[in-house]
Amino acid sequence: MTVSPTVSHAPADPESPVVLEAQAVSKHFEVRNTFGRGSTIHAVEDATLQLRRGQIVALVGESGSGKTTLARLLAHFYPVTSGQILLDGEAVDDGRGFGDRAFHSRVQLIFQDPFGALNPQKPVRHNLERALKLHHQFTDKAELEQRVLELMERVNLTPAADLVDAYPHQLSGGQRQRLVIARALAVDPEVLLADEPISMLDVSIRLDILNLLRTLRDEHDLAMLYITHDIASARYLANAVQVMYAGQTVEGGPTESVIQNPQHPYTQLLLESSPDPESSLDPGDALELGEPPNLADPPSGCRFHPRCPSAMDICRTTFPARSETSDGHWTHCWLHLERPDAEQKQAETQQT
Ligand SMILES: Nc1ncnc2c1ncn2[C@@H]1O[C@H](COP(=O)(O)OP(=O)(O)OP(=O)(O)O)[C@@H](O)[C@H]1O
Repeated sequence: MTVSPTVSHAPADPESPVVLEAQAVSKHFEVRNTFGRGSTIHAVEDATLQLRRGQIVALVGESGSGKTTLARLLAHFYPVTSGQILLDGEAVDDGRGFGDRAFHSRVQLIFQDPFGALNPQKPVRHNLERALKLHHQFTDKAELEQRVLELMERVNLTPAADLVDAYPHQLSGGQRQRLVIARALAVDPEVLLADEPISMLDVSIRLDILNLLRTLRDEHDLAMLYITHDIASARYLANAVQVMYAGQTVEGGPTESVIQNPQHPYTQLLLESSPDPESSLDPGDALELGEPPNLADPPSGCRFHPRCPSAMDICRTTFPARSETSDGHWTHCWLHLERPDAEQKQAETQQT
């Protein structure tokens, strides 16, 4: 996308309370091919992510790296294979069943395709009234109408009085995404999980939607997850960035720290291959990321090792623990850890 290269996000605030958290979660999908042969897709492996009040975390990584799956686990969309999801520090118990209304009145998920998320047969009014009535009691029709118009104003879906009777197909792409965001806000959530909310929109209106998300974060102290392939928009919007590769979270921390000083070889490759308006790199020089691994049979150890220019023996067998490289900036990489003796000696010999 073409956003202004100006970095306008606030710095990450590590003191802000954590609202929603994925703690060492994994998700494996059992699938069958057309010949009936079964396999297991290791979509997310041991991933941890924290969403803090009034902060936006951008989750970045190439296609198929598990970003949507992690967001859906956070949204209690389907059960975790292992690990847990915590809301205000309390484990969200999968045994209570999905669609738990109390949970979804606090955590809302926005998908990338606004059309698919709306009822196309019904006008804006109906789409919003339905969401409002799910979580609030209204005795007075006028009060409900007032709330619908207020929601539309909050997301700049205006003039509200004119658009309230429009059908989704009569709205522009940007207006439809505003409607989807308004519907998510109808329940007064504390957490918004936005899965590529601008990727299907015209380049000209992407910045408006990012600015809307930022205003909502600031005015309502929302904790937000922003999933994107686009580093420039992550840099524009997010307080913190977290990077996923093939289902594993490999690096995270304050946005500028991660982007200016990436620690993991995958993050370095991802940044070098992304067009950055501030970079001196010619777009023609952009690096190829290569092929991501098959998650039905992922590489052992660090899943990036087959593509990593610095891979060592231990990377092939053991996923590294998390190490903090600077304030709040962490990575899972053996280059930043003490290796077992023999490995360390071998690496030192190779360097001399
Ligand atoms: N319901 C499912 N059943 C089986 N496999 C799935 C399911 N959902 C996701 N996967 C697989 O899990 C892996 C991660 O997919 P996911 O959609 O989470 O990645 P992503 O990073 O969000 O990709 P993209 O950026 O393209 O949306 C992929 O290999 C995908 O095919």
